Amino acid sequence: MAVQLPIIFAERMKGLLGDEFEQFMKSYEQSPHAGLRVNTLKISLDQFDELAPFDLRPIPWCGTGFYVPHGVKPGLHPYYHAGLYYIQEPSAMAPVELLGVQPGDHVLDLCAAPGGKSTQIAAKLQGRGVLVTNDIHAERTKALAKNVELYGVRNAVVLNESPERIAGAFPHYFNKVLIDAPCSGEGMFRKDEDMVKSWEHHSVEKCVLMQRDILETAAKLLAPGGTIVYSTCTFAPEENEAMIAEFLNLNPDFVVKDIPAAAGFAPGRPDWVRQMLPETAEETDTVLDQTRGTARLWPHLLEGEGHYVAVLQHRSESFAEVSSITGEKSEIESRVHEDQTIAVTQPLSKADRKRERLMRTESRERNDRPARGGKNEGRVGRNNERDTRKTNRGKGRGTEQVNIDPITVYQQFIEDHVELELFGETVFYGDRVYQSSVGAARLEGLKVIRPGWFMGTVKNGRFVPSHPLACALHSNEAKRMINLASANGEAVRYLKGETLNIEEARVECKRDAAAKGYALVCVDGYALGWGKWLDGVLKNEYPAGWRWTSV
Ligand SMILES: C[S@@+](CC[C@H](N)C(=O)[O-])C[C@H]1O[C@@H](n2cnc3c(N)ncnc32)[C@H](O)[C@@H]1O
Repeated sequence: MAVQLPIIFAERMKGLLGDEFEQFMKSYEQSPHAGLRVNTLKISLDQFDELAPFDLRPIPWCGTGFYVPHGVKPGLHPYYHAGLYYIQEPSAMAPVELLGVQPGDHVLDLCAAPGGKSTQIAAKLQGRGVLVTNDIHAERTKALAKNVELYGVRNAVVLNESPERIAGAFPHYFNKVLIDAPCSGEGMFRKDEDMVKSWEHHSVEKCVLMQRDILETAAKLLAPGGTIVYSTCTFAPEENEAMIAEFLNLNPDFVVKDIPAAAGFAPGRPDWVRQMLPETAEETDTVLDQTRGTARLWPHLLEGEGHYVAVLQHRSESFAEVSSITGEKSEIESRVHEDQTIAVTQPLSKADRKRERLMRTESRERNDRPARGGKNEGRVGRNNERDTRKTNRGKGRGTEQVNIDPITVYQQFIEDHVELELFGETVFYGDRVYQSSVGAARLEGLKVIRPGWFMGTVKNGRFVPSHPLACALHSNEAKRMINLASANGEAVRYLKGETLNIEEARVECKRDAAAKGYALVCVDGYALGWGKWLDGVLKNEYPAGWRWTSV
């Protein structure tokens, strides 16, 4: 049955669309299109093509996006739990494609929860550069952090902050900023009927106020020559072309980069703003024409829901044309990125690691500041009282008092269990260890949900690896690996939290590793989580809160 649209909305759209209105209304009689995006951080498109359990049809504007046939439930497959794909509405894939992210970029996703676009950005970064992903609503950052972890993102920082406070800590730091703005959601009426109900609460006027603030702050976060992509999932011109024109008017060093009218994208409608806002200031009127180069995604013109996208380019540098949907960079931009990458995420050599270990130990001794509010917040370094701990080193040797440097414990585990070049800065928040692509100093005073890739916890002189560490590993990076098949139900049993009997011959060990101990558990070669193998039994380390609950 077709969606019941709010009368005021339908009347407004009739006035705007004129002859096209009938076709627009017909689109509400069709089911919404479902899509998934292959997570190329974990699997290549060719590999996915070989093992895809469903028929997939490409989405024209996203190279890694595919339509999912009606009735197929991609969330009910172990590959979903391995983070091999993200289930995403097809039109929602367009903004990140237009941001033109390249490995090494510094990218900010300002309004990010639950993280669809952040995981798309992360796949484009391929582990290089920085992704800061933020949402102002604390509750929503839980899903954001979980998605960042499930999809194996190593170089992300997750924040729960206001854009203003982020601008204080990261002034002009990012060369790409995504604003997937809170909006009145008119483009989602077909997909989610609750959006119809909540439409009145998210009035256009309220949304405009939020969007104006967020856009203005984004300019303070952007590096010279950088790009902002602004997107909404609404049709209201006040939240789209009018918002962009107002921004251009106040920020003359930005221009709209034209989005090619390919793949069913329709041009922006400055004429609607002129019609609706006859009192538009003269200055705004002169920049309004640029908004023709923004894009509208209409449910009656392409296979997707309603969206709006604008690419705003800061013009202090020579920059590339947004010449294709995927975007290309100028030589200047490339050089800037390479330099930034070296400064931020250069892998540590053995000598560097030793130096860092010494520095961290010193900093721990100096640094005994209390954590600042918020359960996930913390500090770099650890309480001195915890540095001296008791360990029982083997039977018969008794209990001895030894100093165990948590960094050493951590690095020893990494050396014994994985083949990995650690990047960025090792950061301790309480007893939790992270590898951070931005480092702790810059995050001081912010509400940090994840300062980086969560590696594990140092407890009683032992390192307990985290689930996110396993999620982001490739099977060839683990020294001990157990592969389960998706076809015979074994992987689902693991995901349900069951203990499995696994004979020793199935524990794939590298070089000097023995079968006993932490093993990376995979489905058809792709990481699911940890297990602890001993004498033919695989103890399940899959987190209870993540378990497969469907029958
Ligand atoms: C359209 S949703 C984002 C969807 C997300 N980009 C994705 O692809 O999964 C907009 C988000 O903006 C957040 N938000 C609202 N006001 C904000 C603000 N002032 N600063 C940052 N985030 C905000 C909301 O909590 C909401 O999660």
